[in-house]
Amino acid sequence: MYRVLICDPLSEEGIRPLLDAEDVEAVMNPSMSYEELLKEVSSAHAILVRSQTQVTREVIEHAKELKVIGRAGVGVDNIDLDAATENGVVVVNAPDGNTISTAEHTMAMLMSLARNIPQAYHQLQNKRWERKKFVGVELKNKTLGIVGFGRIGKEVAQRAKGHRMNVVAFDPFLTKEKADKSGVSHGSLQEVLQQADFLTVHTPLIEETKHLIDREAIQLMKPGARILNCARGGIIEEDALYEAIKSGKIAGAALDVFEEEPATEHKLLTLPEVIATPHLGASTIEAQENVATDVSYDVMELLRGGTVKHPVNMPSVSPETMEKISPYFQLSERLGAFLSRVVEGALERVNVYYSGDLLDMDTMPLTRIAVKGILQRHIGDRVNDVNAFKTASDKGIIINEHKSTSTKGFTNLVTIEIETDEEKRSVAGTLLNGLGARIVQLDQYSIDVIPEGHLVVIHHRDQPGAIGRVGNLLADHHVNIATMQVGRTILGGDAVMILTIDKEVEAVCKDALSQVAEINKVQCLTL
Ligand SMILES: NC(=O)c1ccc[n+]([C@@H]2O[C@H](COP(=O)([O-])OP(=O)(O)OC[C@H]3O[C@@H](n4cnc5c(N)ncnc54)[C@H](O)[C@@H]3O)[C@@H](O)[C@H]2O)c1
Ligand SMILES: O=C(O)CC[C@@H](O)C(=O)O
Repeated sequence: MYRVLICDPLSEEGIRPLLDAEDVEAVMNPSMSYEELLKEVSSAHAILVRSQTQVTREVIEHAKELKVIGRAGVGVDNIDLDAATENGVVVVNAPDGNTISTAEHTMAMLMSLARNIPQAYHQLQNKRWERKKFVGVELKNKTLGIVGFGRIGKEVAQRAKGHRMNVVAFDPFLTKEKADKSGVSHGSLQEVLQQADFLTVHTPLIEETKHLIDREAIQLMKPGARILNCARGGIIEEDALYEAIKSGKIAGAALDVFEEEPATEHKLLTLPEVIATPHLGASTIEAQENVATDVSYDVMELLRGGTVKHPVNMPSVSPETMEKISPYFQLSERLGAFLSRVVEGALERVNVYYSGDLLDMDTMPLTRIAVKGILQRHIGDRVNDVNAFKTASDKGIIINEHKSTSTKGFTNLVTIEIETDEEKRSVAGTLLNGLGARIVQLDQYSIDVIPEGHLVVIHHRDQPGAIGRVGNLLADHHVNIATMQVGRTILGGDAVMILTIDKEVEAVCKDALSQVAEINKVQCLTL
């Protein structure tokens, strides 16, 4: 008998097959406190949640029988994925079921924002017949800027076009060609910010999107523009939004999500220009039924040893293959992560080449892990080695694996090449016996870099003094250099400098480096 805890309110209709299953004992408590959860979880085989319940490391470590955590929805930011993976607990989600509801909610917020509907209704409730105060704006011919053109972003675009809005979108995976196919304009983040009368964000909340819309970004927007967030609190910097509305730069905002939820006392809610809902994007009968059905199907499949449709963290390599290739896992993932952070433009194609000792091995799992490393920059923990290929193909990215006889003198070599709509870049790495992973080539430059920690990649002209100026500038900003590698092909030509440093480089230091005469480009990343 499998003991399944249902911790958040889930559609009973959707989970009916699970409730009726003879091999399941369901414990339903939609408002389970954290303390109750810690107690109940000790004998549970599965937990089902929405976004409310925090499945922390402590919860997972208390759950000695736990096999699976089911998230009825998309975002898995309320689940400690590392702890789940470390403890062999599979996390499954339901990424498709609430797309339409959330897109429709965004449109409802867009229209309410344009026409001040919540504010006017509130006045009427207070017996005030105000008409002058609530003059709105039309949507027709206005520009909707969409940041994050995934499932929900695309659905919002279609609906906005129905209102005869101009739609301009930015997504790291959106090429001009794909944008044309969807009937929207393609822009950089800066262009989207500059053109939008209404800006809506539909990205996950990951390191790269945290405060993506900050003071600087808002500064680029048109005076009187309006902002919507029906994705995740934290993508828009709340203090910056508050100040921008107070100053009149931004005319209003519609928020379904907040950095900390529940958010009943939030200062943004004191502004009459702000309309808000308590994280209701997915709260429709249909969406709740869809996500509950999808997630309970996967949970039951997993408990009974079947195949799941939406794994978030499940390892997928057989023990035999694992033994041979596991030493290369970290190398492949780090090479992918490194290259994805230095390449510019929207990803179109990934080629992975294996040579030397890797020629005779089943390297597909390594390619999957490399692709995961590449996609994680923009997708976060929702991409894993199980769904990496599917995620790439959903985004129209072509993945190819090749075996090559060119080892460049190394006993094993993994080379990843990325083509975007702007450039083609490559990185190669090897596993040195007893010394671990090394990056040995970036594009045409030979180097020797450990792919971990904080890195600074500088493209510069090979001229006397360039290295010294970088060292001095980093010292001025109290950044200690651990290692430095310089690669060049001809004396006095283009060169690359890769530094490993002891702490993250702040924006002001990066700007100062970019201004050094010999330097063309500075990229800072953490692996
Ligand atoms: N309000 C709600 O109740 C509710 C309901 C469902 C989903 N959501 C949230 O909505 C968001 C989008 O969900 P989805 O199903 O469309 O996800 P998705 O994965 O289909 O799309 C997200 C898109 O964001 C893009 N992206 C990543 N980093 C970016 C960046 N720096 N700039 C621009 N784009 C970037 C990705 O490439 C991807 O295409 C998620 O945060 C999800 O948790 C909220
Ligand atoms: O459970 C909910 O209602 C929110 C779900 C939503 O935020 C998601 O990420 O799927």
